[in-house]
Amino acid sequence: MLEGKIVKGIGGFYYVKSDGEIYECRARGIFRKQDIVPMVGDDVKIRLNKEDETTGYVEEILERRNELFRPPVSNVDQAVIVFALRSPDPNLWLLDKFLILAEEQEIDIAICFNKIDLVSDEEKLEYNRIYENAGYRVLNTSTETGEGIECLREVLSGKTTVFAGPSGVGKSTLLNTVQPDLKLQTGSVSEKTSRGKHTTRHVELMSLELGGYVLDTPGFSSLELDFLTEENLEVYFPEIYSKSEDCRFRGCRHNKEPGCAVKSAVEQGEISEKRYENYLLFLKDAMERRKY
Ligand SMILES: Nc1nc2c(ncn2[C@@H]2O[C@H](COP(=O)(O)OP(=O)(O)OP(=O)(O)O)[C@@H](O)[C@H]2O)c(=O)[nH]1
Ligand SMILES: [Zn+2]
Repeated sequence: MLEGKIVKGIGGFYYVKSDGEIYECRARGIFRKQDIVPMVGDDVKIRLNKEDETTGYVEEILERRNELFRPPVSNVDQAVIVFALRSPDPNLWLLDKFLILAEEQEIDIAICFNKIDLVSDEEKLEYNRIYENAGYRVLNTSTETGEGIECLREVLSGKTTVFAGPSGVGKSTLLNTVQPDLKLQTGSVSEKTSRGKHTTRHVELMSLELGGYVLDTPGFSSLELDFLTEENLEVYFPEIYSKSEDCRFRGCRHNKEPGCAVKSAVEQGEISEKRYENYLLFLKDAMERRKY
């Protein structure tokens, strides 16, 4: 039997990559009986058909390290969350939402600020400071100047990565720069949709020459935040969570309570005001949801 990885699944067929070759496989009926559905990202053992050795059967699914639901993919190592520093301007509330969704999946996270060629160094450092202080690894890239591309390669190398971020921030351009033969379509949203790019979106892992895989998907953007509650919200903000042990009250929401260590950290400039403002917005949402 061959060992490989499911890189794509369409209509009951699983495309398994093994040693650089792709095999079109069906799943053994036994999986259905056990209520197991093979998924993209699964490491599997396959048996090839004698009459056609480009096809086969998935015989065994190796134990999954994790499972993401949206996008549906297993054995993910990390999320790289891409935001542009200009064009479009970064919406930090949306970035914090992506971070919450990635934190929820319990995978490593790196933030990639792209299009740094369009802003001053001061502005770039300002954004870096906010997110480095929050405990995140930050990369700065430009596909125009090539800055940071080597760092991005290192981050992606050997890992299975969900490459997420809003439309137009340069995800496809970055991946094409990392590996030109991917030939992903780039350009404005309207250009792409008129060429039908988004009409048949399925989950597919792209293999990198440097080793590793990248998931071609807009990421977690469609996911709702309905798992957030007043109580658990702080866990999704690493810098707020680590300060919260010093709050006077257990169960402090870091909102109007006296003796709140988070609020004093914001006043001292230890926690970014922007992050704290967004925390309060998500807190308000969670409280609203509770009412219904
Ligand atoms: N100035 C500058 N422009 C960039 C950079 N990276 C990408 N762009 C441009 O930004 C536009 C959008 O890039 P895409 O790679 O298509 O963006 P995307 O994130 O893949 O967008 P979707 O596929 O819609 O999610 C293109 O016109 C790119 O040429 C950069 O580093 N600097
Ligand atoms: Zn507090």
